[in-house]
Amino acid sequence: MSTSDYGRKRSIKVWKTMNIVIAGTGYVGLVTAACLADKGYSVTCVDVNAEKIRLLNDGAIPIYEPGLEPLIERNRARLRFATDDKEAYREAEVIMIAVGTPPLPDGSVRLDDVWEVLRRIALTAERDCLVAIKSTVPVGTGDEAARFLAEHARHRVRFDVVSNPEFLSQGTAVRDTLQAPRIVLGVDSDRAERVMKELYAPFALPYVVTDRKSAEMIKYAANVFLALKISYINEIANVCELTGADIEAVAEGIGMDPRIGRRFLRAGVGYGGSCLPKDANALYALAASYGYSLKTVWAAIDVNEKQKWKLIDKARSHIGDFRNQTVAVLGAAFKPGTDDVRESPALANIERLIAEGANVRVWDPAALGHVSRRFGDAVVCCQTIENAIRNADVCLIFTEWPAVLQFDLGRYKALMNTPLVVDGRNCYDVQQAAAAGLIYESIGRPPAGGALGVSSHAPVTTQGETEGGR
Ligand SMILES: NC(=O)c1ccc[n+]([C@@H]2O[C@H](COP(=O)([O-])OP(=O)(O)OC[C@H]3O[C@@H](n4cnc5c(N)ncnc54)[C@H](O)[C@@H]3O)[C@@H](O)[C@H]2O)c1
Ligand SMILES: O=c1ccn([C@@H]2O[C@H](COP(=O)(O)OP(=O)(O)O[C@H]3O[C@H](CO)[C@@H](O)[C@H](O)[C@H]3O)[C@@H](O)[C@H]2O)c(=O)[nH]1
Repeated sequence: MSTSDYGRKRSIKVWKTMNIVIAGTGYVGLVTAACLADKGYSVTCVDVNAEKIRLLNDGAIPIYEPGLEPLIERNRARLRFATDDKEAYREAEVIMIAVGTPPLPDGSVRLDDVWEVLRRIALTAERDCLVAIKSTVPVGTGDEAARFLAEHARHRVRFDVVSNPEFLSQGTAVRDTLQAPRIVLGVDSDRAERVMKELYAPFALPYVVTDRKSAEMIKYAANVFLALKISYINEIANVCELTGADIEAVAEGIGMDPRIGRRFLRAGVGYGGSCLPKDANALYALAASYGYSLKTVWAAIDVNEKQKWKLIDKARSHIGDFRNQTVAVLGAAFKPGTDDVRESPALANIERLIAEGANVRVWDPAALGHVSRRFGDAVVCCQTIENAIRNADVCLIFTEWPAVLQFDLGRYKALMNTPLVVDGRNCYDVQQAAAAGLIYESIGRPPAGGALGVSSHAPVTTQGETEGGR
């Protein structure tokens, strides 16, 4: 097996006829199905959630993901949505598992849905079949799945199990799938490698071919590296606040070093989403189950937990306590470009603000439905930024949606009771915010006109001289 090579376009005849089924029509399953259909495949998507399937069959898209709707629309003839997985699995040649693997309280993940799909495949499949696990699963799960299918197959069929982790990001999922930097294939047979390469040939992307355990570890190691990078820059931002350095300049300066890279160096209120927090905890728990303490990962998790309260802490230093204060929250989704609020720092903060007696007004262009389902009458959901900030005592920014980035700064001053804006994503230029009359706090940047403050280690300046300089 090669460790790395490039997919080549094969004859359309071969790949168009492959019978593909995807289990789970969430962010990963639906985007994968749409992209495969766009390459000419016919794909059956199965989900236990009958409402999702009904919506999809009615022409609606159950999630907000830019570019997904037109992709599904133009490939509708090649996409089938069903709840009857047995019928789908019976004749499938490739089954991709893309069901959820949510976190458990001890940091490990719940694999019930993955095992349920495997059980149903074992009972139903009537022809040789390749099972590709796209869900993020602990190292060793693919090997267990292969043993399980071999032992429990009801019919005389051969199963090949492949670990095929997914690396798409929400908000850019379609592009990430069509132009992925690599496709990781964890295989234990030449046949599995050949079928997967045939499947992905129309994408013409680089492959990393390895064993199943290494493929599973690549997924965790990649995500947790990103979590470490974010926690590191957030800690540097905290030290910038103490020393008077500017995190934006620092991130630019270190990011220009190609060994470090500019991406994932945006300081803020910490990472959220359904993956980075879950996967950092899961990798820590996995190592711990072998008696190994992953100290760097623990530190990243700990820093992230503290970072998410930064805005409330900063606001408190201006307004004291939140009782009866009107707080505008801009952004509920864990990042722009998605309606997903899983592990969003905004949600944890909204909960705390409500508990502390604040009147909370939330704006988000995609995730308000989740907010109102979660908090009901305890918050006011606003369709515009203006409505959220009108008469507010403080505005907290959690998500750098384009509408926030482009918002006229003068409107804060005009509409708020007190123009106190605490920005968790460094959306605005500090000098411009001050010029617009805002009391503006952000992450890791000195306020307009000078340093935030100096730590006890900094030299004290008197009449232009430095005492005890270093
Ligand atoms: N969301 C991402 O950006 C992303 C990216 C890469 C990897 N992942 C991983 O991919 C997996 C899926 O993530 P997601 O965000 O797409 O999840 P999701 O929760 O959006 O979707 C999972 C879907 O699986 C369905 N399902 C559950 N049990 C089923 C069964 N027995 N048969 C058929 N369908 C079933 C659910 O109803 C749901 O619609 C997770 O392991 C996640 O860690 C997610
Ligand atoms: O410089 C940065 C970059 C991101 N974030 C935050 O980190 C979180 C996660 O962002 P991102 O990684 O872009 O979103 P996800 O869609 O969760 O994607 C991650 O998780 C997926 C699921 O496993 C992987 O497939 C992707 O490769 C991986 O980037 C969000 O809250 C961001 O606001 C920062 O705070 N600073």
